[in-house]
Amino acid sequence: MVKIAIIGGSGVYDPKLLENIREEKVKTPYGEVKVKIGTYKNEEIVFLARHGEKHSVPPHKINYRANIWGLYELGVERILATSAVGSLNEAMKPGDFVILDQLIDFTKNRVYTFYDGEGSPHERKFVAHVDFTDPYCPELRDALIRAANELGFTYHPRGTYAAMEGPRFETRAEIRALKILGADVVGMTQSPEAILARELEMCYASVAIVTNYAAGISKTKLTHAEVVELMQQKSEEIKLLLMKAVEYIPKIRRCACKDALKGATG
Ligand SMILES: O=P(O)(O)O[C@H]1O[C@H](CO)[C@@H](O)[C@H]1O
Ligand SMILES: Nc1nc2[nH]cnc2c(=O)[nH]1
Repeated sequence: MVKIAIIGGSGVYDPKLLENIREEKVKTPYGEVKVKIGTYKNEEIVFLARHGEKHSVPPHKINYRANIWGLYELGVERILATSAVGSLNEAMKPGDFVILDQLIDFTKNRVYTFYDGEGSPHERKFVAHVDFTDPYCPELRDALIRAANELGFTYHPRGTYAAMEGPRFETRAEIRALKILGADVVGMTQSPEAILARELEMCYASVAIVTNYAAGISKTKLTHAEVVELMQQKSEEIKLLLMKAVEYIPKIRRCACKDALKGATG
């Protein structure tokens, strides 16, 4: 049973952070998932490339339910994810790390739950309304914060992520509106990924890496190439941060994530 997983977003496609890597295909009610499993300091870790190893899957077409269910099948309890984001907050500059603590979901055309009642393609045929007040696991957030602190990286211990449908980037007016609504950064993948992990009572946290200023704030045209380029520049730091954070993950789960379904099913 592998308890910890890393989901690599844009620019984070291979588990070079791990050793003794093997590939596994996991069958799920939502389709098959391909993961890599390796070790770090004798700890087994699953690595999942969110967009596929060649970034062939755009954010609005990712099979989030298969991905999260697949990690659950492997026994994963703790998920650390990376997210490349645009910044709306002048204090959060390109290259900065943001340990997300909140999200606002503006996606439109995704599938957000495992609990479709009778229609569920698995044995969990109930209705569930989980609490999502705090979308990210406090214990994993603390591990990421401690790691960033110890490594001396420029980081922000909190940040609100606006999840947009994409795959286009935002308009100037959308970024103006998101700023009024209190978003700090903007991306396209935290929803439904975070809620699906919570629905399976898995701990989830994401370290956002600011790759650009958002539309209307950036002085230059937004490009995916710029996003991947900056992520590649930061790949060493991202690897160090994730591996140091793994060392700080408590062995015993004391967070509410593990009881997310209690009271949620009526
Ligand atoms: O969130 P990750 O997977 O890092 O990807 C980010 O990078 C892409 C835009 O360049 C979008 O998919 C956005 O969500
Ligand atoms: N939606 C969105 N996602 C991003 N990922 C990296 N930069 C951006 C951005 O400006 N907008």
